[in-house]
Amino acid sequence: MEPVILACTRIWLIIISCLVIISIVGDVGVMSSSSTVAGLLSYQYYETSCPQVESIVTDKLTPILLSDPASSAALLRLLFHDCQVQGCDASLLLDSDTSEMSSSKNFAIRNRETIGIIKTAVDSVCPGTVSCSDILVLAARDAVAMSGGPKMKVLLGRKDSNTSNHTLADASLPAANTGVGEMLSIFTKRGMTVEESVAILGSHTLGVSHCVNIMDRFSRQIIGANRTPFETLLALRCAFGASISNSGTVGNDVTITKFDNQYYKDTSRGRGLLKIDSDMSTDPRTAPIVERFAQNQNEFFKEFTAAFLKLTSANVLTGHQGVVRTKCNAVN
Ligand code: HEM
Ligand SMILES: [Ca+2]
Ligand SMILES: [Ca+2]
Repeated sequence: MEPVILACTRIWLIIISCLVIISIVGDVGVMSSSSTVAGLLSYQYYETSCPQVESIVTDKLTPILLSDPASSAALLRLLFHDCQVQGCDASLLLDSDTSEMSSSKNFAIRNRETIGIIKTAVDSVCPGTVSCSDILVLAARDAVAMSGGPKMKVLLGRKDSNTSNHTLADASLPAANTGVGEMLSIFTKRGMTVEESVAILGSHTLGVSHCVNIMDRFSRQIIGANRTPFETLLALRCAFGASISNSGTVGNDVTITKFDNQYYKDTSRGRGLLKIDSDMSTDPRTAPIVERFAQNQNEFFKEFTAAFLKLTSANVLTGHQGVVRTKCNAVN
C-alpha cells in the first residue's frame, strides 16, 4: 500500500510543479506580448495615461500643415537633427546661448515652436504626461503620412533631456558635403541595413536645400565643360535666385511637398541635389537600391518604415533616465 501512496504523491507533485511552471511561463508570455515593460519604449505607453495623445497631435498639426505645406519637410529634418544628437530627447528644442541651435549644422532648422504649440494642447488634456520628444516623433510621423507617405506606427515612452550642447551637434550632425561611406557609417551605427540607410535618405523627397549647401555641385567652373546640364541649371538658378548670402533655395526633388519616390527617380537620372543624393546613384553599394526604389515606391515605403523605427528608437532616454518637460524650449 505504502509504495502506491508514495507513487501517487510523486505524480501529484509532478502535476502541481507542471501547473506552476505553465502559469509562470504564461505570465511571462502575456507580459512580453503587451510590451508594457517599464523603462522601455512601447506602442501602448500612453494607453491609460493619455489615450487621446495621437489624435490631439494630428488635430493640432493638420491646420498647420495645410496652411504651410513646407512645414512637413521642416518637421522631418527637425526630428533627424534631434535624434542624431544624444538620441531623440528634444535636446534640439532647448533654448540657450550654447544650445544645439547655435551649431552651424542646424542652419535653416525651422518649426521648433510647432512642437511647443502641440505640447500645450496635449498638456491641456493630460498635464505633465507626454514628453516633447514623443510629440516630435508623432509630429514627424504625421507629416510623412499627410504628405502621402507611409502611415507608420511608432513606439512611445521617450523622456526629454536636460542638456543641449552645440559642440556635440557640431560633431554628430553630417556636413552638407557628406559622402556615401560616412552616411552608411552613421546609419549602420544606428542598426540600419544599407537598404534602410538609403531609404531614410529618401526623406529628401520633401523640402529644399539652400544654395550655400550645394555650392560644390557647381563651383568647378562657371560655364565649364565638366559640368552636367543639371549642374549648369543649379548654377544659374542659384546665381539668379539667390542674394550674395546664398539665401536662395532649390527643391530636393521635383515634388517637394509630396512624400513619394520621385527623389530616387531624380537621383537615378543624374538630378540628385546634394552631394549625398547625387553620389548614392553612382556608388556601387547604393546605386542598385536607388534604382529599386525608383522603380517601386512600395519597397521604398517598406524600408523607410523600418528605418524610421530604428532612427527614433536608438539611444533614447526611458523610465527614470530623463524628464517630461513642462515647456519644450526650457528645462523644468
Ligand atoms: C548623411 C545624411 C544627410 C545629409 C548629409 C543631409 C544634408 C541635408 C542638407 C545639407 C539639407 C539642406 C538644408 C538647407 O540648406 O536648408 C538637408 C535638408 C533636408 N534633410 Fe537632410 N541630410 C541627411 C539625412 C537626412 C535624414 C536622415 C533626414 C530625415 C530623417 C533628412 C531630412 C531632410 C529634410 C526633410 C530636408 C529639407 C528641409 C526643409 O525643406 O526644411 N536628412 N539635408
Ligand atoms: Ca537629441
Ligand atoms: Ca517628393
